[in-house]
Amino acid sequence: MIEAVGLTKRYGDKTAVYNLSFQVRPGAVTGFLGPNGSGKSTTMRMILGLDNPTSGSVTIGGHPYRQLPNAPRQVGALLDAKAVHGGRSARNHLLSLAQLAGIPAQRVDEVLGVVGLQDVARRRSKGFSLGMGQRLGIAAALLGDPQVLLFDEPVNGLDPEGILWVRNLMKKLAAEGRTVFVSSHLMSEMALTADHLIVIGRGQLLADMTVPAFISANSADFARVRTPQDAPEQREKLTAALTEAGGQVLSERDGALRVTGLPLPRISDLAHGADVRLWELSPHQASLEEAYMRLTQGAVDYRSTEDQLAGLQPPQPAYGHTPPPAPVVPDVPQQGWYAPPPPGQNPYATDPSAKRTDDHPEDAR
Ligand SMILES: Nc1ncnc2c1ncn2[C@@H]1O[C@H](COP(=O)(O)OP(=O)(O)OP(=O)(O)O)[C@@H](O)[C@H]1O
Repeated sequence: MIEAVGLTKRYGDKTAVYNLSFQVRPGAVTGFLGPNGSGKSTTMRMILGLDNPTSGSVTIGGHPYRQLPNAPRQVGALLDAKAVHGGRSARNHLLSLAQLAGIPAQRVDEVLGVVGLQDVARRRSKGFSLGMGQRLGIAAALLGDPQVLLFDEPVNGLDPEGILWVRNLMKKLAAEGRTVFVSSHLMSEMALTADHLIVIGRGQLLADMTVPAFISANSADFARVRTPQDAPEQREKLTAALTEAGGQVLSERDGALRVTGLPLPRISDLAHGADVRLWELSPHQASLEEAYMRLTQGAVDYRSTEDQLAGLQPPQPAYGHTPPPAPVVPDVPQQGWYAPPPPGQNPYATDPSAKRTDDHPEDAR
């Protein structure tokens, strides 16, 4: 297990990590997420004893990394895949690491096979593609057959086959009871790989929970409703009925209505009562990406200027019709495409299994 307690790192005036406390448990893949510059690499470097905390501590199995006996056999890491002597062959690079850690040469050939580099093992790594470099870095992490593994952006530069391979490898390592801590900016990939998430923003802890709990806590489900395109008055009637019943209605780019605050059967009944035909009534479940954007939108240092609200507008009245009551825009701290009503105010978010806790898979065992 990795345990950080009050971990803080300052570089001069810059606080990269502040008062971070978390545990990374064995038997699960724990995703480490955060916007650019939020302190993920700094935290990983402190876990690996490559940087000293300004205050606080971080231990692996109860010991700081530098006090671990034969650390390379207990902890493996991929931090920077480019940190390889390019003049050496992949095999010689791994052999030199193995010799330093007292690992037999036979293990080098084993890990070359695991990562699929056996055919290019004697080629100089200088000519390796980004993906081959990542595989070599992963081989180095696996060399000591360690119980604890850290991967900083392991799928960087990998093709779809490589990404699938890394996903399955992470899951397999965790299923073997190892501690797997992996950072990534690819939310869709994290949603498929991670069991648990630790999310930081500007060096501070934002969330520490399972993936389903994270999505549930940081998003609100909504209903997508579509009326016949050739009958705009139906859409207006429905908007008025839904709003009057306490729903919040916004218009999506394709003309569908996004409804929060009312369960699906109620929307159906209201449409029926208003004599409105429905072409679509479907539940929308938030993705990890949406939940992540919602949580971190206040903690992003570098942001594009694109208007995230552009695709979501209050419904416009059709020409020649009485305008319906003004739609209620959800009252959220910062509105945006990813900003549904605040957690707790969403009548759909009632899944009791999605606990907002720092629950870990092994707690359930
Ligand atoms: N050696 C250093 N000296 C000064 N500032 C640093 C140093 N290392 C990191 N920082 C700063 O600390 C902050 C956190 O950086 P870090 O690289 O840990 O973030 P990150 O979450 O890994 O970012 P990314 O996702 O872009 O890799 C940044 O503002 C960075 O500029």
